[in-house]
Amino acid sequence: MSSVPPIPLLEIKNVEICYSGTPVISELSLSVRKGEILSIVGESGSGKSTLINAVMGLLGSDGHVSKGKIFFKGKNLLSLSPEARRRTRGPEMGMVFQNHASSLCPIRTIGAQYYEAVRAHRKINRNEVEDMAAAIFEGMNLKDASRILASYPFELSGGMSQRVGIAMAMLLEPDLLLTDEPTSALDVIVKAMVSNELKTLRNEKETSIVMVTHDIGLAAIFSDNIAVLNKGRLVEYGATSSIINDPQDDYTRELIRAVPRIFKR
Ligand SMILES: Nc1ncnc2c1ncn2[C@@H]1O[C@H](COP(=O)(O)OP(=O)(O)OP(=O)(O)O)[C@@H](O)[C@H]1O
Repeated sequence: MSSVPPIPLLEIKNVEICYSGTPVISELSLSVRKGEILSIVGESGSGKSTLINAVMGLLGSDGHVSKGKIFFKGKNLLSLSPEARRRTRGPEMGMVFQNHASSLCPIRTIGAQYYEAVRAHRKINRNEVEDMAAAIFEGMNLKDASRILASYPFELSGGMSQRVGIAMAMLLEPDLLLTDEPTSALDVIVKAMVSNELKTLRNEKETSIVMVTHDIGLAAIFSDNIAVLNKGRLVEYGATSSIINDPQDDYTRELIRAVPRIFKR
């Protein structure tokens, strides 16, 4: 008897998403298995952020999933109460926003906010949380952990606060980590370090990661699968090697041609 494949951790089925009644995502289906890294690429306005905000339940008052289903661990998220959805955020599903600083409390230190976030989900003391944070910082080239932990968000540069945001999401060790342009404010070397740190998280904890990016070069080296969005539709979706080496869609070819230094096509 053949074994039944495990259900995907995340399964998006035939989804349409509207803002104020106008669709910006149509007929979109994809899935993410445990421990998989999926990159969602596409140009500005193609709907990448909308899609991951819909998974998180953070579309705002104008946004609405008007068709389809989003299953997480086999449960349709769209049928959960707002409270049940809120409970999934953090320990089960973490998100790193493009502008992470704006989601931190401006008048409390990074260390206090880390401790509170982790403590809300498990019994742990502040030193343990700060030690874990320092180890993650080190992997992302954030030096002087104690100074950062004692800082307020406004005291950090853009690149530092982006890494502080990634560390916050990693500390909670979610099953699924959604990241929106996680490395956009970082230079090339730090970008590589952050990508490696995220990969380590996947390798050690089997965290599934969905990364939204404009950068198909980063997607090529970082992900198992790539989904290409164009004007709210999925135009290409599959294993990274086949998308990069044998793109079927004109739009994907164009994206790949735009990074000739990496692919030398
Ligand atoms: N709150 C909103 N209200 C109305 N329309 C919105 C809202 N947020 C996004 N949109 C529209 O939805 C479409 C998809 O936007 P989205 O931000 O998801 O694209 P994106 O691919 O993430 O772009 P970028 O790479 O620039 O972040 C765009 O046409 C955008 O103008």
